[in-house]
Amino acid sequence: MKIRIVAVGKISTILKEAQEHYLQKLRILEIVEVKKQRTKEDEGKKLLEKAKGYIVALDERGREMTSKEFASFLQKHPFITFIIGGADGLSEEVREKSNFLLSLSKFTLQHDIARIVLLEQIYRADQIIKGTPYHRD
Ligand SMILES: C[S@@+](CC[C@H](N)C(=O)[O-])C[C@H]1O[C@@H](n2cnc3c(N)ncnc32)[C@H](O)[C@@H]1O
Repeated sequence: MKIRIVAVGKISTILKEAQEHYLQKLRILEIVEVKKQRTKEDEGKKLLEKAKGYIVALDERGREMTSKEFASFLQKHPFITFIIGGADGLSEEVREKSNFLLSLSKFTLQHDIARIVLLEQIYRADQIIKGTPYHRD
């Protein structure tokens, strides 16, 4: 299983440490950052250029799932790319070209916060797959 996160811009200083924490634990994961563009349509094209394999766009209007469902979902796809929109959100083209729209909750999250929530859920899913006590329910 290989996972790529494609996002707009560098993560803010206050969240960088959290990102590093999960990157060190998840060797199966890489983050590709594209430069902020003038419009979200241009940004969408740059994000899609970096997407590979099964494409999941993060969108509060997408489908929610439990952490266990997310773990099974990850296991089904050998290469998965998660796309996170910038401050203006995702273009229609990204929504149309993605295989799946995933919601992390009904809240609108700042895009760097969405990145950290996604990282923790990927780590949690990895622990569920490995059967460690990290996830208890
Ligand atoms: C600040 S939000 C964009 C809000 C924008 N007004 C919209 O309607 O899409 C930036 C990005 O963070 C991600 N995001 C924010 N909240 C989310 C949520 N609840 N579930 C999934 N992704 C979310 C999405 O990729 C979104 O494009």
